[in-house]
Amino acid sequence: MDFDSLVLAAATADLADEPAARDHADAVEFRMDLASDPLAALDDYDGDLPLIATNRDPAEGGEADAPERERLAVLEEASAHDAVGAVDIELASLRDDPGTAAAATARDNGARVIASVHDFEATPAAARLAALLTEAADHGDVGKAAVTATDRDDALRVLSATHAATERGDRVATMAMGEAGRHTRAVAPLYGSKIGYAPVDPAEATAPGQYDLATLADLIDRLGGR
Ligand SMILES: O=C1C[C@@](O)(C(=O)O)C[C@@H](O)[C@@H]1O
Repeated sequence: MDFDSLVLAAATADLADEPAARDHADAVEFRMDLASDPLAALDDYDGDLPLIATNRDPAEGGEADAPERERLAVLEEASAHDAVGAVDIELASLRDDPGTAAAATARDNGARVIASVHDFEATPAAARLAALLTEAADHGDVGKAAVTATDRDDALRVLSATHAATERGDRVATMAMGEAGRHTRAVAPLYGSKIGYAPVDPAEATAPGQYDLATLADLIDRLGGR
């Protein structure tokens, strides 16, 4: 998984979704924080699609119920699996140990690092959004910002920041969560966003405003986003 072109990820807590995702997705995002025995599920995984391992911090919208060090240790362990092509680590964790150590272990294991930032309240002002993307792209092989749009200005700011970061040579992934930002999930790849997320089943969405996988794949393909 090199993220030089768009990776459309089927986001799920259940790796049994993988066969249904194959037709449309390039990868599966395994939300370990939402799964009941994620390391056992990884051991049993024999699907075709590469995995992005995510063990999301509750401070960023996840449900990982463990102290920081243990939460990140799960990702380190996950990265040792051949199927895991990338781990997602929050930018807030990557600024210090144990996050930097977890990223180094993941890289030693051959996995890429997605440095992520989430804002479930708002879309930051343009300068702040640009700074976050720059910092995230610095720490990760991809810098990701998932923010919340409440109007079209917010959505435009996300697209514009994506375009500017890509023009600067930063590898980024962006999406505006929520209804007002929904279309950015289809359009951001045209401005350089390198990862899209969608659930196989819309009832199992992992973030507000997601399209189901088949719909997002179709929209992106029709728009020429991959
Ligand atoms: O960070 C992201 C992006 C996301 O929040 C989204 O808005 O699609 C979905 C999450 O599963 C993923 O980890």
